[in-house]
Amino acid sequence: MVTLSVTGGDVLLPDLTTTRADVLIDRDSGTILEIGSDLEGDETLDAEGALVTPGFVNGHCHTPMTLLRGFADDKPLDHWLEEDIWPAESEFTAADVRAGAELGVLESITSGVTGFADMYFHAPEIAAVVDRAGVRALLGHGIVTVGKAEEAARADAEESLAFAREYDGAAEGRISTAFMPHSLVTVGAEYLEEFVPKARAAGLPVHYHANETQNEVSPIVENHGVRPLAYAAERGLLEPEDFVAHGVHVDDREIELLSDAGTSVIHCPASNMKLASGMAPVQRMLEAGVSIGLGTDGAASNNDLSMLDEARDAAMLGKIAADDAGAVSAETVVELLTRGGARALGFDAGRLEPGAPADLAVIDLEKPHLTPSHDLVSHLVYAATAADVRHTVCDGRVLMRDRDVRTLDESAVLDRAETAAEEIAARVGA
Ligand SMILES: CSC[C@H]1O[C@@H](n2cnc3c(O)ncnc32)[C@H](O)[C@@H]1O
Ligand SMILES: [Zn+2]
Repeated sequence: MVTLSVTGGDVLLPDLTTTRADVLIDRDSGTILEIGSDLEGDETLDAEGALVTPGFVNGHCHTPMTLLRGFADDKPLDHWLEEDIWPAESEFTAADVRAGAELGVLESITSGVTGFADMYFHAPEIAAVVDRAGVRALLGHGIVTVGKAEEAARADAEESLAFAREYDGAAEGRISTAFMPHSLVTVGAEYLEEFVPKARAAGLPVHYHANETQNEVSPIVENHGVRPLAYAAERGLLEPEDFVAHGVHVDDREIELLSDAGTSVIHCPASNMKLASGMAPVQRMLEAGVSIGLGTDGAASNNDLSMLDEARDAAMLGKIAADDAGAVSAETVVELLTRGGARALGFDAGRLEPGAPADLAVIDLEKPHLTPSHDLVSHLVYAATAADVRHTVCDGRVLMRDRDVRTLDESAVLDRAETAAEEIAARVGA
């Protein structure tokens, strides 16, 4: 057995208390062996003056959209997608998706993310990046059928199913998959009715955008006579293993449906603010027993992939939405950032204890904005930033040591992304 010891830090335990301890990891199995004093490993990672926390889980992302960061801002969702994003994405090649995914995964590792969910096209390219970079990911091919002829629409749904079947368990089990209709308004009912049972037969969860804007709710009510999540439940899209992105415009009955079904919601506060989509009723959903994780959404609507930013935004916006400074507390947000996201994605991670996957981030506390250290949970949510992440470990492997990413060549990734993004902008005539 080869071991790694993360030494001298304050370790964030599952009950959200911290203790000064070492974390001993079995690198072969990728799990935590012990948390305690004076634990020597074959290799050491210095956590003096730092907080050792479970790795952050980004529950909803489109990593290749890093290539469109700053490409189109300050528009609402429909206009942004239809006028700017979809025309640009229609120019993406498989190599572009790979370059964007490399950039997104690089940024994720540098900000302490050890696991994420991704919906995009050319998904095998993203899987290749995840495999190489050493992170954990739940991946899927996003389906859009509106505006397509039947043959092309069915091919898109078939591709989502085929990708999910083929890649589930890839990268030594670090990749899992889901069937991913883009949303309840961009995929026709006939395709959901035909393909969701096939996904279930393959044992796959389903992930989709739901109730993000009011413009997504009204057409379903008008055409089907029920609100979106009732429509989803009627078509078998609200199961305990499923997770929906956004969940902004949900009424009390839909919150009850989510809670009863055990379907998770991935709250994306930055994207919801930037696109002015609205404020998700996070505190009400939590009180109703809905399982919640956090997500950045794509870098073009955020505009970064830092989950620490997302945590701060979730706490701040949760209070405004509830008109209550006590709502969506720091403790609650840390749960969403780690365990909540892991639960939503079916990862057995998000906690530091013996037997758990060794997915963790080490946050440097010796910084002016993290001094004094009254409350490290408070610091994690309200004061820490991505730049404070010192090391990132996933599955027992050191992905970043002292801010040096070991699994990706940072300058080559930046060069490839810059070139790909310039060429896309030129092709689209921007
Ligand atoms: C078909 S692959 C995924 C698809 O989703 C688009 N997208 C990015 N951000 C959002 C969002 O906030 N709501 C809905 N769709 C979004 C992305 O551009 C891809 O085309
Ligand atoms: Zn999204």
